[in-house]
Amino acid sequence: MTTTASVVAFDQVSKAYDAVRAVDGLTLTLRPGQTVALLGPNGAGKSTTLDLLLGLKKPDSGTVRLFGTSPRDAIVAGRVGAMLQSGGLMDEVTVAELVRLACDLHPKPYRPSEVLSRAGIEQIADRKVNKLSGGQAQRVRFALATAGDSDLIVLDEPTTGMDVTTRQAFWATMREQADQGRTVLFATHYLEEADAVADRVLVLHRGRLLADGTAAEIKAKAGARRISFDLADPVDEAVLRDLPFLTSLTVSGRTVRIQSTDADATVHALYGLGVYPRNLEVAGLGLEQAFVAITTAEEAKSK
Ligand SMILES: Nc1ncnc2c1ncn2[C@@H]1O[C@H](COP(=O)(O)OP(=O)(O)OP(=O)(O)O)[C@@H](O)[C@H]1O
Repeated sequence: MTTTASVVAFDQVSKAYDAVRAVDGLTLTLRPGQTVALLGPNGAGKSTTLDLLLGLKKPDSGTVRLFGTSPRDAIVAGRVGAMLQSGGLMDEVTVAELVRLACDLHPKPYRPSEVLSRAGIEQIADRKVNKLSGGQAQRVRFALATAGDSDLIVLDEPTTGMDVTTRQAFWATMREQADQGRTVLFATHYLEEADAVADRVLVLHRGRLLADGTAAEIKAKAGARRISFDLADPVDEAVLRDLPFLTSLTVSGRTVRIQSTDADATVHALYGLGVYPRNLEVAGLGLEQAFVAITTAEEAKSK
């Protein structure tokens, strides 16, 4: 490969639907072996980004390269496996027949029995595809995405409809795929999943990349910590609202929850006011709160 192993390269890619800029000047490189989560609120442009990546949509401007070639050439060469949200499954065939077909079509196929077992769908192999539950259909889509030895696996909200156990098994399999050097890119609304699984997190907002880093870096970027405590005596909420470095405050009964960009200074000021917190806890933001902080700050800026 000429481009030191760039798996995906977006260069200034834009795509609009009439007035809506779904993807807006996106520049991005993915490397082998990375597990990458694509996060963003509804309408952020995640599915459009994946469609552009897979060559299902053409950019209005900019270029998309997979393994140094066009998406189409990379797909024809069997380098990409994809599981899309909308991916319809043929109705009147069995799971086994569908998996066999996917293996037949893949330039570097695995054995169908292997694919069925990896996706955990051997027990439903003889069932008609239109008789599956939502979670079972998701597993079948996953089997189709891993029917052959692809270098890049693209998943659009893969675990929607899966129960907890299935979800864990699914991610264990995905980790194995990444450990073998494959790149896994997935769009998700489950932030705890991204936190647990991804070694790189991309936050998309209105078609632009707002944050790109490890989950820990994204949390640090949000730059806030959570403080919670109980009040021994009632305190006027306005007094708390004036605490320094506060980014949010909720008071329910005697319990106070604060987000602050400098927790030490906020707690210090609290004592300074003569408020003695009980059950004081200071913690970092979870990825979910960091995501909300980053995207709402951006919303506020664009107003
Ligand atoms: N075919 C289309 N025609 C017109 N507008 C579209 C089309 N597809 C997407 N859009 C718009 O482009 C924007 C990005 O949509 P996209 O589906 O890529 O977002 P998303 O991040 O995947 O959203 P979600 O989390 O809701 O799945 C949205 O404003 C959407 O309404």
